Amino acid sequence: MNRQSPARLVVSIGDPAGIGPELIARLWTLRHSEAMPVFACVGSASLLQAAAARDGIDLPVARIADMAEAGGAFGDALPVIDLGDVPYRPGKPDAQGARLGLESLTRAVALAVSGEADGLVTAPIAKAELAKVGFAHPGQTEFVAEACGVGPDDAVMMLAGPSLRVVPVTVHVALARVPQLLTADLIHRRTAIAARALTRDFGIAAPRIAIAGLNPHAGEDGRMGDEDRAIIAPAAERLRADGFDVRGPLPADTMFHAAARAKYDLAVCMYHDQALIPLKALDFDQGVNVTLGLPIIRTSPDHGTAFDIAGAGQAHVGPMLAALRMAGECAQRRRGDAK
Ligand SMILES: NC(=O)C1=CN([C@@H]2O[C@H](COP(=O)(O)OP(=O)(O)OC[C@H]3O[C@@H](n4cnc5c(N)ncnc54)[C@H](O)[C@@H]3O)[C@@H](O)[C@H]2O)C=CC1
Ligand SMILES: NCC(=O)COP(=O)(O)O
Repeated sequence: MNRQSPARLVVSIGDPAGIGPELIARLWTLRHSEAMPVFACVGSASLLQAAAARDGIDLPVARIADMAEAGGAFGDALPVIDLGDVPYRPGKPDAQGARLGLESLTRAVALAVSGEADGLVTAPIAKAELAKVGFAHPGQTEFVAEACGVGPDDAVMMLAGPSLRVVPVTVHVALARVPQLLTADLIHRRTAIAARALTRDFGIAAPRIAIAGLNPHAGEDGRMGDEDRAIIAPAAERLRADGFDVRGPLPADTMFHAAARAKYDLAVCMYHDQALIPLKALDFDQGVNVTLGLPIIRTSPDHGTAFDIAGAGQAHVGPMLAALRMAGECAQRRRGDAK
């Protein structure tokens, strides 16, 4: 591969009844006005065209056999690795669409793992719809990790926007299970992986990390729960001993205002909503979900399938554009390192 050429990314179509197809079409129309890497979509060419037409876009597609053809086609048409015709039914998820989403994800991941693509951007899937067609993973993160030969604890979800970066230590689990799942080892492991990835993929030489407590006021010396001092504090201490710039456990309610955010590069949070609520409140229109700790680059928008607005021309392209750009930048940084 020519290391000077722009990054070449593969995009999975997501759930075709969601906003993924219209956003992918819209992204391609922005290729000249917005700085973006070359990308190809794995999905249904006819469905992408139907979604685009609904959005007022006359979308030319170039059916390609492999990623090597993407760069040559991209200027004039959206390069598509075509998985066949599937009807476009916005807002109406069904098994046929879920199977297309799963096949697209599987093929796109394989292209990234083989190195034919420099990075992977996944459009949103609906976990419940995929589960109905046999998808056994909690989310795309774990699926991609397994395809890369990386254990689920070592693939770290980070949500990143212009105002904030957050890592949830526990992710898609019931809130009631969080205290049982939180261990000092898990917090240490995920924080260390995230810190190294911030250096490797984001160019932050010595990331400043804030670790949130679990309980109100970070437990207030055990009066409001013991996990903060019994589990989180020892993890933070070990991280500091390993040389990481770590503070915490901090009371979560006061660590997301502007002055507090200025003091760290990453907030490590104990559960999904502790991390994702501030991120989406601040940066919903530009938020990116990126998987750290993988041999490949993988990003996704922060939002989901948005079945309620699919096909209505209301979906903001910002998060998909940010996900594409971030994947391109991380891929370029890795290629630079590999020289
Ligand atoms: N990257 C991924 O694959 C993700 C997938 N999901 C999945 O998506 C499904 C739906 O999840 P929800 O909680 O309803 O979240 P959602 O993000 O799909 O929708 C929440 C609200 O935000 C709006 N919205 C979302 N994206 C938007 C955009 N680009 N522009 C304008 N408005 C937008 C929707 O219309 C809805 O009102 C679930 O099955 C979930 O598992 C959720 C988050 C990320
Ligand atoms: N809340 C983030 C989300 O649902 C994305 O999960 P994944 O499918 O990227 O693992």
